[in-house]
Amino acid sequence: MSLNSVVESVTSRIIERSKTSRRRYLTLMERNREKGADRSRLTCGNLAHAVAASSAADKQELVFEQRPNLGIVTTYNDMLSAHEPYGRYPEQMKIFAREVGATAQVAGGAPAMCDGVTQGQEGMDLSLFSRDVIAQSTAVGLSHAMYDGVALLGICDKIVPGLLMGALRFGHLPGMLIPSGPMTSGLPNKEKVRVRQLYVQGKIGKDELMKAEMASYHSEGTCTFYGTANTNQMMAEFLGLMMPDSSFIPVDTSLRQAMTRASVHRLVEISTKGKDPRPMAEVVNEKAIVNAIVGLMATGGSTNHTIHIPAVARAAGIIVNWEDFSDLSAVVPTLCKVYPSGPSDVNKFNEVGGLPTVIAELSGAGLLHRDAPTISENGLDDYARRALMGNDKNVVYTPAKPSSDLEILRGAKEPFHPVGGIQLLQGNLGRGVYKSSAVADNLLTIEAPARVFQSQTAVKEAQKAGELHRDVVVVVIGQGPRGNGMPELHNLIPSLGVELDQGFKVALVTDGRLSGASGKVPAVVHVGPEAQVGGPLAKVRDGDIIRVCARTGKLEALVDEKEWAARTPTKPHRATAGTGRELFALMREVAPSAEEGASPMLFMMDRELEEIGDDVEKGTEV
Ligand SMILES: O=C(O)[C@H](O)[C@@H](O)[C@H](O)[C@H](O)COP(=O)(O)O
Repeated sequence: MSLNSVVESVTSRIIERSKTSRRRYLTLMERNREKGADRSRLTCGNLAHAVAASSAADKQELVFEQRPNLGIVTTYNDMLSAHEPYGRYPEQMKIFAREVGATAQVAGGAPAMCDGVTQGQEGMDLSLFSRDVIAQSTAVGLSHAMYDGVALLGICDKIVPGLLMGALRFGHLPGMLIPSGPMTSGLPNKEKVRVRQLYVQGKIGKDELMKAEMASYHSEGTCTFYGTANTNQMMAEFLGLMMPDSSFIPVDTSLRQAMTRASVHRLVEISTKGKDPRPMAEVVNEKAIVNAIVGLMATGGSTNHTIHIPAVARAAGIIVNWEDFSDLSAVVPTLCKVYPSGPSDVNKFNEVGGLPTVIAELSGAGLLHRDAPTISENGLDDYARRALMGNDKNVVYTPAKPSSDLEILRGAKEPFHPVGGIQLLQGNLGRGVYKSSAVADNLLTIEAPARVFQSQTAVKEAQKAGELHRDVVVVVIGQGPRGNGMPELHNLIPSLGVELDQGFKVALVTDGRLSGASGKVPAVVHVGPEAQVGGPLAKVRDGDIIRVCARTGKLEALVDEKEWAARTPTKPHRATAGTGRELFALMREVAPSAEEGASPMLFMMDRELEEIGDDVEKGTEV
């Protein structure tokens, strides 16, 4: 099957748009390779420091031999269930590396927030910017110039994008993400949400709610819904940066361990001193980025990836925008219904075919660049294979099979929807993204009077007071990157869900984010320009009729044009002090829009690189 013409033309325009920035990026990576972080350039003193704590055998290898040394960047902490298993990984990975004549060191650590823990709390305001902190921490670890390949240990929301953004600035090195797998299914996600709504309605007490929450979140491993963490895994496979079919092998199983071992062995092979070097800068190219967007649309992934993919791409000198997402969404069918888009979780999705089947279907329909480079030997086609445990306890692969359950996963010829799961909505209120895959057909158009809020707490109080017991478009402003750092507002979903279930037409419109776990409530998020910089959302007044229509792609205030033009934007109140939020003032000050990736770090980096221009030598050597 030849490549879909829209996929082809979107890719061409991304290549054209990114010409200068990508060239500069690749030149800089070439400079890194020739003059930058490399063990051969370290002095004896540098080296002695770096190996002082290594075992005697490793010392010999690291100082005198030409064997590959892997740098592990870990985001381990044992409060975050998905990352808890990483505590055991480095020691195991060192053993796996030695098996193939290599060494491994922990290059550094980076913080990992759990958005489940901070949801609805002040700490959530740090969440998006923690991605930049992670990227910078990754760079700090890798700056020690000891490494021939990079193993990135991270899973959850901001962590994978942050690790990639940091590692891509060391893109002369080969790199790989190594996941640790989902927890076993606990209380079904749909049931968890039902119990939460009962609590909001006062029908059950805190004890019963706590019981349900703990039955849902019950062990180590990644949360089982298809939220941001699991969309990260999908993205990493579609980018060709993870071992094929490594995303959803359950945590703490023998197959998971065999996969970690296979990942380390392959990373040694693709390392700069290995037999098949594959620098990250070459793997993450324009085609790989387009593949990741196609994967997002086909699976109905997290809206957070409309921010993360532009940011990761930008770290590799590639510029993508929401027009690209929208055009791809128009030709990529929705193949998956995984919670919050359907009742089943990622474990079930994996059982019925999982990502290998999705990739096989999309490739067969000409919707993926099969020639995009990957860390796996034979490119993207390798990702259309299922990983199994072989007799010798090594991972073996077999071709993906068609889905065994068409309620969860379908083929490209009989999709759930002919278009992708995320839509771009725009109009006189700006533009934002909308997760249509999770919304019932009869709610795709909502026209109702606005109620404007400046905080989640105010929305919840209004709901409690019965003020939202009607058709309403809840507009929450001041939640963008420059406002308060762009928190997720997922905590509003039980309250709004209660009103929706009573038959009211309810929608949410905000310049903030929603969790990848947010489902049935129609929501336009990341609306820009944000209210803090005078964007149109700041002009909405209580009672304005707002039209949110995913069928026509419209986001409008049905207000007389003259009256609209004459309105002064409201300046949102800023709650930015306390819980360390004041430390992030610098980031709020310069943060670019969500569509540009909302990374203050990359924004300032681009500004500086623009000044340096093509003369990388001059900019870094003088
Ligand atoms: O997927 C995401 O985008 C999240 O940030 C995710 O981490 C989620 O918000 C929490 O885990 C809460 O999950 P609940 O749906 O159980 O509240």
